[in-house]
Amino acid sequence: MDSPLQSVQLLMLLGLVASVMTIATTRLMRLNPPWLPGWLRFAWLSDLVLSADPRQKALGRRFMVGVANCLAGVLALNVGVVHGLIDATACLYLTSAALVTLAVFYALMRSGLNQRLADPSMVEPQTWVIIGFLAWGYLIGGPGRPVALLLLVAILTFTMSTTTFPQLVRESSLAAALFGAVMWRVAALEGGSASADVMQWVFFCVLLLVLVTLCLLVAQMSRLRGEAQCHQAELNDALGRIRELATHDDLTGLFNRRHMLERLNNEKHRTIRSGRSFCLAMIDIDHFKRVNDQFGHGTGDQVLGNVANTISAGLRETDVVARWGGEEFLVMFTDTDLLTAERVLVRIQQALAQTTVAELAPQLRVTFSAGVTDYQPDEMLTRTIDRADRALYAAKAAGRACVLRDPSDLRASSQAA
Ligand SMILES: Nc1nc2c(ncn2[C@@H]2O[C@H](COP(=O)(O)OP(=O)(O)OP(=O)(O)O)[C@@H](O)[C@H]2O)c(=O)[nH]1
Repeated sequence: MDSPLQSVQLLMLLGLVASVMTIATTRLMRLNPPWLPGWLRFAWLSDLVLSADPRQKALGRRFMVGVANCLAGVLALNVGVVHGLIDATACLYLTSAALVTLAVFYALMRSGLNQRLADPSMVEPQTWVIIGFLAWGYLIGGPGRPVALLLLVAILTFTMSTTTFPQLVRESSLAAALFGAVMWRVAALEGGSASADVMQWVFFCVLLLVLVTLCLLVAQMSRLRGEAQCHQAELNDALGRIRELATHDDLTGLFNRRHMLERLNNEKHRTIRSGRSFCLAMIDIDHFKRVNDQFGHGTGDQVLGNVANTISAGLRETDVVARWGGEEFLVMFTDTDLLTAERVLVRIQQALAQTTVAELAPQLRVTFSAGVTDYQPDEMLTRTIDRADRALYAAKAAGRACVLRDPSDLRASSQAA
């Protein structure tokens, strides 16, 4: 055993220990057990060896499994050399080539250059290279050749969870071609004896069987993955629809009463923290029964939708409007004083006067009455809503198409219309 070879073997051993330690420590860090002292969670080591970026770290962890696999194969060869079973020079070439290749992949990964590639995980090129080295190892591996076959199956099985069927077919084809060639060469090198031929044929047929089985398994996994993704998409759609139904009114698309109460509660708590208040306005379309009676419920529905749109369009993004009842809407003006809320409502009334609210009755115009009030610190929301409701009734009583404050409001009541 010459000394450069000894150094390479020592390096191999250190490399293997380092990669196993890295996998173990990054795994430990992922589990992040609360009982482990902070300095022992190895976050710093995994940041140093892989990357601080979680996406790169995940790729690095997968890469380290490949590294460990590759180093195990190279180590096995070097053990064979130590015991005089494998040609030392051939092993040195393979070991050096494998180390350089691993270093190149590691440099790509650690520098982040892999992110510029179409597939930043580089799984396919790595697998191709590993298959090449394993075939090379098989060629020079002497009695330890089956180790290369075992490692080949291990690496292909490891990539199964992420690989696609076409990818695995490509990798399997490469493996079959390279191993077929080296097996043929090994049979020739071993003197072309009948038993050597038979053994290589047996190995090759078993390898083909394993590769086909893996491909079938991946095809099945891909199908299951596709079905699971489909179900997930359907579930997400259904969830979105349920959320929409739970929070929105079907006819107008505005928030429904339940969701509005939630928003009001949130705003109430925000008000307590920030000290800034909000206003509420109860809006009711005037003489809406007449619209229904005269034009039918279909047109009535259309009018409701168009009034809802006009109100929404006239509000700020931070304001919230909901369909409170049949032809009633509740508006929450956040961080707004009474006077401003009244002005906004009057502006919306003016916009509505210009709006065609029913396609079949283009001349039809509707008006609304509104009662407005502001939230008083610490009061129950129902009280604020009641005040807005009372103000609405006052507006109806005052002849409709106007905006009024709650009559019991001691502050000056101003009719903004
Ligand atoms: N088309 C339609 N009509 C509705 C809907 N919800 C409630 N209404 C109708 O709205 C009308 C409300 O009538 P009233 O409560 O008498 O009020 P109004 O006719 O608007 O009179 P004032 O409010 O006093 O100006 C009723 O005819 C309800 O049937 C709905 O979703 N679609």
